Amino acid sequence: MVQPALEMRDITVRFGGIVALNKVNLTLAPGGVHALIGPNGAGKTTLVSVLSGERRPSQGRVLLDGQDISGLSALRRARLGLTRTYQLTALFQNMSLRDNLLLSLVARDRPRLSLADLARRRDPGRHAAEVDAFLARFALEDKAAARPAALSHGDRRRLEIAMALASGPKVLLLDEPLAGLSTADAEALIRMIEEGIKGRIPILLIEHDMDAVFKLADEITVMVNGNVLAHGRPEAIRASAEVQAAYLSEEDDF
Ligand SMILES: Nc1ncnc2c1ncn2[C@@H]1O[C@H](COP(=O)(O)OP(=O)(O)OP(=O)(O)O)[C@@H](O)[C@H]1O
Repeated sequence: MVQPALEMRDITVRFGGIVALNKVNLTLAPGGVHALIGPNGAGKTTLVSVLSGERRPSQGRVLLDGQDISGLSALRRARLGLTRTYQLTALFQNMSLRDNLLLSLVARDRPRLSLADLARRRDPGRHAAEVDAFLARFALEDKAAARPAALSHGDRRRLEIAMALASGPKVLLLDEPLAGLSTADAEALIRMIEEGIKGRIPILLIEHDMDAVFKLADEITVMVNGNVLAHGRPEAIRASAEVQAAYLSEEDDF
């Protein structure tokens, strides 16, 4: 069997009397897109926080490339390449897009440096071609000299994902990447994920936009009230009477 890129085994999280995650198992195949869906309160955000290391589970283990990372901090996990996009919204507001991207590339090459050291050590010449390629791939070429504050919502989201990718992740956790985007921006981002990331870097996708989920996912896990209700290929999930009954009736656009 191929070793999973990321694995959670028997994860349980309790908040007082609430069981937010109940012995949840989830596996991310190398290069695949695994979508996690479920109604409000299902436990999706809690699950992502457990993976990223921001929340300690009451029970269970997390493995990255077969290595048990359950005891590691969020920072250590990020350095190992477990990348949650919103962490990278720590964009440098006084730097251009080009310099922000450059920092991600330096961080990839020197994962142990502090942010201040990264900023000092950036060498525009060395990574120029790579920065240009990222700018082009995410349709940000004409904004290269702009500061993050000048960007539209869609541009900003694409920059965050470009920076996550530039940092050389082993696994990407995309937590509602399409939230708040216009239809055109969402379609553009779906295309970029499909063409630029899918198949190369494993993605855990949490997303309410079901069109995007069915377009991008290789496998889907459906959660309800902290439990995994179903897991399988998109066609099987769409056809499942159990999923229809428990979840789909709540989501008009499924
Ligand atoms: N810090 C907390 N303290 C107490 N209960 C919490 C906390 N965080 C989450 N919960 C509870 O845990 C359960 C799972 O919440 P979670 O936010 O993970 O769900 P979700 O699937 O991400 O929902 P949404 O789609 O609304 O973001 C819910 O019952 C929620 O009320």
